[in-house]
Amino acid sequence: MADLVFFTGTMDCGKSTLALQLDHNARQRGLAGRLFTCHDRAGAATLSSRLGLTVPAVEVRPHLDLQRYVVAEMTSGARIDYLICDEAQFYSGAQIEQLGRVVDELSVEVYAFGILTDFRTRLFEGSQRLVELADRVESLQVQALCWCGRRGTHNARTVGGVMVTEGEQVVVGDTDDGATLEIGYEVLCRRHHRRRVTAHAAGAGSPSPDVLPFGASA
Ligand SMILES: Nc1ncnc2c1ncn2[C@@H]1O[C@H](COP(=O)(O)OP(=O)(O)O)[C@@H](O)[C@H]1O
Ligand SMILES: Cc1cn([C@H]2C[C@H](O)[C@@H](COP(=O)(O)O)O2)c(=O)[nH]c1=O
Repeated sequence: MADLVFFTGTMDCGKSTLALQLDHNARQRGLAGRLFTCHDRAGAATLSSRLGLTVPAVEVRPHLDLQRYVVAEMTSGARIDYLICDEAQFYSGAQIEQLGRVVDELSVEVYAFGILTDFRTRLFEGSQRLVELADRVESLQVQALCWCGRRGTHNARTVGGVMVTEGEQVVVGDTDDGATLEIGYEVLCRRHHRRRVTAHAAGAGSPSPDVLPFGASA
């Protein structure tokens, strides 16, 4: 029986890398899959990992019906054993429901990857529907760390290294860009997210035992 599996974690914890590994291993065993993505940092119709691998993928645009796409492919004679769906937080709730039908009606495995919450700690629509519908939700083993050394659990949006709490929900960006570019992201522990203490604000370059436990100011 096929499953709908949601692999989730913060930004920069290895989701896209795992997506590409699962695809590679399945193809090596003769299985046939399709890759989907949405608003990847590397550009449209691209699935990229920070480890350097970039492969073509179908861009999930707002009106793409994922179930009809798979049915059309199969009807034209293509074999599809699995789907890899990266950046699934950006898919609509309806598109996640289509993925559920792909699993149940077409017996195709679906592996979805995405962050759960936005820079304001609110669930993305696609992630919420995945948590509601998935057969399994798996948290990635590799954890991004907060500057203080604790487990990073929340995605902060930064402008010049300073955390912001206003803005559009979707702004494509990277975790390296915080101090240099206009908008970037930084993974923080809940406490530092709540207090809006980024590495820049704390004057911290890298995790140090000196900053643990949390002091009164941070
Ligand atoms: N130079 C590097 N050497 C080893 N691992 C790296 C390097 N750069 C990035 N990584 C790994 O890649 C992970 C990010 O992978 P990626 O798949 O792009 O994350 P995600 O899709 O979750 O945002 C980091 O957590 C880190 O483990
Ligand atoms: C928190 C947050 C993130 N985003 C964007 C930034 C990146 O382009 C992706 C996440 O990609 P990753 O492979 O998991 O690093 O999401 C956003 O648009 N809004 C947010 O609040």
